[in-house]
Amino acid sequence: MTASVVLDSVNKIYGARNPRPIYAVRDFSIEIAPGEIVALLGSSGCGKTSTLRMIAGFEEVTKGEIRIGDRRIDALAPAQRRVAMAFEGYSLYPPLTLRENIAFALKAEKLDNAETARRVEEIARLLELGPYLDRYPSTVSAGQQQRASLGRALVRKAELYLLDEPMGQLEPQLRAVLRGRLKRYLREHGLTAILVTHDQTEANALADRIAVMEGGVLQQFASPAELKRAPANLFVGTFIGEPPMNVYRVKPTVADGRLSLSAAGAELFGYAPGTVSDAVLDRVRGREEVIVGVRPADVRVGASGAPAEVVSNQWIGDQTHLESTFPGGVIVATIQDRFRAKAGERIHVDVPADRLHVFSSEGSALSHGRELAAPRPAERVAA
Ligand SMILES: Nc1ncnc2c1ncn2[C@@H]1O[C@H](COP(=O)(O)OP(=O)(O)OP(=O)(O)O)[C@@H](O)[C@H]1O
Repeated sequence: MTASVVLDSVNKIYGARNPRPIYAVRDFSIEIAPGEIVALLGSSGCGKTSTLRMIAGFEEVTKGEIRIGDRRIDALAPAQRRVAMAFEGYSLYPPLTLRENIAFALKAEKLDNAETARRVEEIARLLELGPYLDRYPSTVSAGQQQRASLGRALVRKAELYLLDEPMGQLEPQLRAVLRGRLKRYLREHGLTAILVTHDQTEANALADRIAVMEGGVLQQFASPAELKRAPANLFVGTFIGEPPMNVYRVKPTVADGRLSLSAAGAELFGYAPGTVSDAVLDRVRGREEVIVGVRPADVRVGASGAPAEVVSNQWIGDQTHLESTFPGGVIVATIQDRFRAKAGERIHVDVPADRLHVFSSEGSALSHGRELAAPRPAERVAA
């Protein structure tokens, strides 16, 4: 029932023979394990829908290979691929009720009426569609149509489920509930699924691994936690996480084991000898410039660190969003408690060494968080 999926150097060029072809997907390669839930995440136009449509068979693969289990599928007709897809644009049959639309997807399985009815009811319960099953698509809301489209995909038996922005039209509360149920359903049935979304909350909540895309190119394929802990490059670092990572171009100076990160002659962050590992000092030593990334939750506001001035301070019900200026420019901090400081007030900001992300001046990752901190004495001995 479940299958692995391989995309091997998949490319999509629209209008390859036109004077200005559009390179939508470039050498995209991933391997998905049976039963794994993967999200394709990226901003509008990054190529995620083209990728999904190539897997479904609605777009031709310009170059590359797609395999489900041990079958190569990229040259097969959509119906032969054993793939079920829920469309962002719903594509329900207008003359059929939602119940008939969902049941229609089961036609090929040649089930008896009772089993068809049972499967439709099960999916309708999962997606809270019960009360609308006997209505026509034109008489229900966009969110209800979207859920019916999702139901039509999930009710089928397939080797792979493709979900294109499956919850885009739902209100936040229902979205959160259905996300949980959808994940449980996919898990319980051991289904392999690829989901397209531009919403990182959705990707984080549903996916085992996320493929972050930009400009048709895969930037990183990793678990939600790994994307946060060790972004492969500056794009992933700033794209993942809310509010976004603070970013500064700095000059690193290493003197007597002390690391100083400065901009325009002023020190933004300084680390005493022994607080940064030798490996990291070696990686930054001698570079004219590196880029440091600091997540807002990792900024410490207190008595030590760089001098800063509060620009705005907002309590958003469960945390404080504090925006300040300091020698690096603007720094945004999130603080779990209520932090009382008015605009114009002077504070200090600091970032522990084990929270800093360092990228080369071209944006590739040099080191992250924990590896920045020096090993503790016991670990040194063990090493
Ligand atoms: N049928 C098409 N013909 C020509 N260009 C296309 C076609 N479909 C998509 N494109 C282009 O290919 C690129 C990738 O589009 P795609 O729809 O795959 O991105 P996306 O990440 O899914 O965006 P969105 O979230 O807005 O749907 C874009 O530049 C888009 O304009």
